[in-house]
Amino acid sequence: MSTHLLLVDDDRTFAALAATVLRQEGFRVTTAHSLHDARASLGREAPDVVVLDRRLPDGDGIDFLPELRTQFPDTAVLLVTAHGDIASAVEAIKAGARDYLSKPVELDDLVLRARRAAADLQLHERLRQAESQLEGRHRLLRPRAPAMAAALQMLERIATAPRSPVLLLGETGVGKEVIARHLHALRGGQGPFVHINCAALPATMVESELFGHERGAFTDARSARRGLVEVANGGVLFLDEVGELPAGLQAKLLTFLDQGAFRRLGGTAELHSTARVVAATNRDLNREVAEGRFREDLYFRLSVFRVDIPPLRERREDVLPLAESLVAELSAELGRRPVGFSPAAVKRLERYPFPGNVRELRNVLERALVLEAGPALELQALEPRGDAAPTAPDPNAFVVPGSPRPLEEVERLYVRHVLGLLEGKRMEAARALGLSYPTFLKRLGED
Ligand SMILES: Nc1ncnc2c1ncn2[C@@H]1O[C@H](COP(=O)(O)OP(=O)(O)OP(=O)(O)O)[C@@H](O)[C@H]1O
Repeated sequence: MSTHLLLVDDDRTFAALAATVLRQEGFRVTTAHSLHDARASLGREAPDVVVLDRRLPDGDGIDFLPELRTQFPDTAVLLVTAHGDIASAVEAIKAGARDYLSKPVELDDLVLRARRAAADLQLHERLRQAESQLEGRHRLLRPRAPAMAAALQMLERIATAPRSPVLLLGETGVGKEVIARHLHALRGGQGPFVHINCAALPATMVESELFGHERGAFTDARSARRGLVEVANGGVLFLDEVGELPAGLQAKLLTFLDQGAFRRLGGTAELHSTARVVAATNRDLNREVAEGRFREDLYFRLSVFRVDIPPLRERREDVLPLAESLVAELSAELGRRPVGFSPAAVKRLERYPFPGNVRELRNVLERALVLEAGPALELQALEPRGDAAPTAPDPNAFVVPGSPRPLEEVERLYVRHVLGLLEGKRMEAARALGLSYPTFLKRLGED
């Protein structure tokens, strides 16, 4: 369906001319010459885009904006301001206009901006559809916290750039994978979403997983196999823990990022893929570069579009909404009736630092839903150590027996404690602690 554009301008000659040009460009145009006319038109049909002059015979367009935004929150408004009136342009954007045009309005500029607004609307519509198709587990809650909202805004701006890689930085469990999937949805869910965790595979296997291999490339390669770079063609390739990528492969990845070209292991043919690479790490890549473990050129290439995802403790406003939505989702999974939080639990959620971020929040809630039978969750596990002593010993509390002890031993005890909390799942424990698997084993005293 064509985009419906309402043009509100009291200059009838200009309005008629602009309407003709916009119609030639495929827009369905209605014109109005006053706020009164505009209201009447809005009563008949909702527009997708409104081009609104500020100086109208019966008022200022900018004063009409709030009314328009309340009634039609999805409509994009382009405000027309006086020539060189930057203050008014800023005011317009603050009041919720999508964009502004200054007088005298160039018709080409008008068409371009109207098209851009229409494309944005279509993108949002596709996003809404794609989001509703995503599994609940990967649904991203609209953040309230400004730091997270800024990260998402950045993501939205870069989502449609065709090939530039994106680097997601943030502690373990902050939602890097969720965000990578969100980017895929922002691209209309085109093509597959392919996830590879560079830390979970032995270095020797990462190359063939990523780039594929030809028959006979190595002892076990009985048949040729496509790599994930090929599989993700047209979609998104999520390279988790990119900081763990072996040095030799870093160069190969850089070539792929620059040229979209690669060779399978043991192959000679140059292959191509349009996969958009989203790389993530919880390591300090600056330090990895300084210490010679990560190629500087690859770091620069990846950081062109870099999104920093703040830890949960720096977006407190989001803790409670996230907790509520996770409880709803988990209760459905566990077949339990939805429950709320006791006032004490809300206080605990508000104060707890969440070193394991959203993953830890999710785990705590899942555990509570299984173990707590009451009408509201208490979340005792979040009680800071040494605070109002719990009546029964807290099974989650980490207590070092008979201190003082050497630091390494305390570390080992803590690593074991976390492993116990996660029911012996080693990979998960390593992730929750933000350690690579080999480091985890070392701390555990098993390497
Ligand atoms: N904004 C969010 N809304 C809902 N769930 C979230 C959100 N952020 C994270 N989660 C949940 O928290 C858990 C961890 O998220 P995710 O795996 O994306 O983190 P990560 O940053 O990729 O972690 P790691 O660095 O350890 O790989 C998942 O269960 C995910 O569903």
